[in-house]
Amino acid sequence: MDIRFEDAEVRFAGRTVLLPVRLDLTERRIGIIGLNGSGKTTFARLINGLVRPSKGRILVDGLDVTAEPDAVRRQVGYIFQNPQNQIILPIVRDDIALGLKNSRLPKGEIEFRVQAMLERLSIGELGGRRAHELSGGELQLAALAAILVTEPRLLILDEPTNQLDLRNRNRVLQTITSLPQQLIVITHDLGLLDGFDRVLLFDQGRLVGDGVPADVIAQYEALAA
Ligand SMILES: Nc1ncnc2c1ncn2[C@@H]1O[C@H](COP(=O)(O)OP(=O)(O)OP(=O)(O)O)[C@@H](O)[C@H]1O
Repeated sequence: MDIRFEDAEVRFAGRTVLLPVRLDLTERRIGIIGLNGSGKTTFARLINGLVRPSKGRILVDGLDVTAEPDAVRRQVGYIFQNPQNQIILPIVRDDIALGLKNSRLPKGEIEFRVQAMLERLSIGELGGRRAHELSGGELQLAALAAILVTEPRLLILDEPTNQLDLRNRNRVLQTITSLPQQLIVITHDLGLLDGFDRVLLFDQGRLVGDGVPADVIAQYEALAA
């Protein structure tokens, strides 16, 4: 997809948290890095209308996100930093199936796809569990399953490994590496960005770096020192 930022700027309560950004994102693997509070999540949330620009606009394949948020969200999956906010139904399997309810697929096919997704993430045993009883990492994997099952064309992952142990972190890494769709990944886990096409670096609400991972990570390390 072609994600175009046309001088998009965000202010919260009179404070500018994202200075005007003008850029085009078309690569398959895009990373976003920067210190805490630098504006990464705000920038990513503009892409599916979770945050509205105070000035400028964002176009996703030509659709203005502010004017047509539903059309954009049908194609863009977003996994939150805190997936507690993302799970709606009490039982994990039902919550994952929810995303397919409007797909008009037969019930059996929905159940099959949900189970296949759970197994793909090696969390088959979580299907029957109560979401509010899951650990932070289990919840993160369930939220990933709930979005992946809808097969979005673009997937935005906000710190997808921040609560995962090493085994699950590596599973998520393998899963996202094998996904055919376009990905935007916000992360402090810089190893996730190996092989990415493009990395953006934010600092105090400003886009200060944009290039291949090695260069932008080096810039980030210098900035953080
Ligand atoms: N809804 C809001 N109202 C007011 N201020 C906000 C809001 N959302 C974010 N901010 C502020 O905007 C700035 C950027 O926040 P953002 O969440 O985009 O940072 P981030 O780079 O994703 O940080 P982290 O790495 O800690 O997740 C922060 O100073 C934050 O406090």
